Amino acid sequence: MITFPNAKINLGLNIVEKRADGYHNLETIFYPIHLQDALEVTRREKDDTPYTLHVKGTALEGAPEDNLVVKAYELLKKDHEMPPIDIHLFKHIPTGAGLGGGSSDCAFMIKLLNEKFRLNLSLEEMEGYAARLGADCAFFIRNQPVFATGIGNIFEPIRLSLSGCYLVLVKPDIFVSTREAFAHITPHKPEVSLKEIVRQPVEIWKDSMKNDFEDSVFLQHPEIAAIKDELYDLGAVFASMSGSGSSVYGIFRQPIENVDEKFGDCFCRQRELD
Ligand SMILES: C[C@](O)(CO)[C@H](O)COP(=O)(O)OP(=O)(O)OC[C@H]1O[C@@H](n2ccc(N)nc2=O)[C@H](O)[C@@H]1O
Ligand SMILES: Nc1ncnc2c1ncn2[C@@H]1O[C@H](COP(=O)(O)OP(=O)(O)OP(=O)(O)O)[C@@H](O)[C@H]1O
Repeated sequence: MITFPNAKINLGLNIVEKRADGYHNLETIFYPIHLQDALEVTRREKDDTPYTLHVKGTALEGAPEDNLVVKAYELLKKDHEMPPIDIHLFKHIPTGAGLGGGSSDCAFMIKLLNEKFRLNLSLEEMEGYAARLGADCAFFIRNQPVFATGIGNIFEPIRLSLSGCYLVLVKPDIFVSTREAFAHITPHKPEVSLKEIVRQPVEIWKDSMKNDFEDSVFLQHPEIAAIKDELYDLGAVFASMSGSGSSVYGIFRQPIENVDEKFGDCFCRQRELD
């Protein structure tokens, strides 16, 4: 069985308060985008090992047991009978990018195992398992635009469509540690709720929709700030860093010709938005 985990962007990201457990409560809008990995699971004939993991495409650090698709399998196996499996993962979503690539692979693995081995898990049960593996993971179970609070695992549906717009996504060769990015934040309540801002046309988001990570990340990596400026110079109606970075996206009303020539050797993709 094969599935295609997609990435997400954050439309606004406000870090509201630090929690006793060291995590932060935040307010953000998760928006799924058509940038995908590929994940295939087959039943392993031999029972010499519980799983094998084969990763192609963008190289990943860490041992197989650290991969979030393996963590998802091992977590479900604690409660459900499953045979040995072979896992093939093609990584296309850049890592350390603020795009939820690892989290998406994790959630799509849970959905794939549920279907393939008929575990009969509800959406809520799958969200519960996903939330135990990462703050961003639960969103990808339903994988619809949502207003998220808590650590990023409490969702309110929102009516938002960017259909007909074009997204330009640029990821420089800079790794931003999510943990470090949070350490530089002074939490605060936003003046205007993101739920109000997204009721307005995209053209007026620029002055009110903020990603609280930008100030500290841009100070440390001015090249990332320069990408956001370039996207506005190319005519973006709105541009922002996604998550804790390092990727930056611009929303355009028209597609940009030869956009990948504008950003040197950065990872650059243009997609029409749903
Ligand atoms: C910044 C976002 O990408 C916004 O979508 C997410 O909140 C990050 O989610 P994520 O990458 O899945 O984060 P995790 O891998 O769960 O956590 C990495 C580290 O980030 C910090 N972290 C993460 C999420 C959160 N709400 N508060 C935090 O303080 C914690 O130190 C945590 O150890
Ligand atoms: N399947 C996977 N794909 C990508 N990264 C993975 C995976 N499994 C574990 N990781 C680890 O998770 C870290 C974060 O990965 P990535 O940034 O793609 O995911 P994320 O944390 O969900 O996204 P974000 O960048 O929004 O925080 C990577 O540096 C990598 O070491």
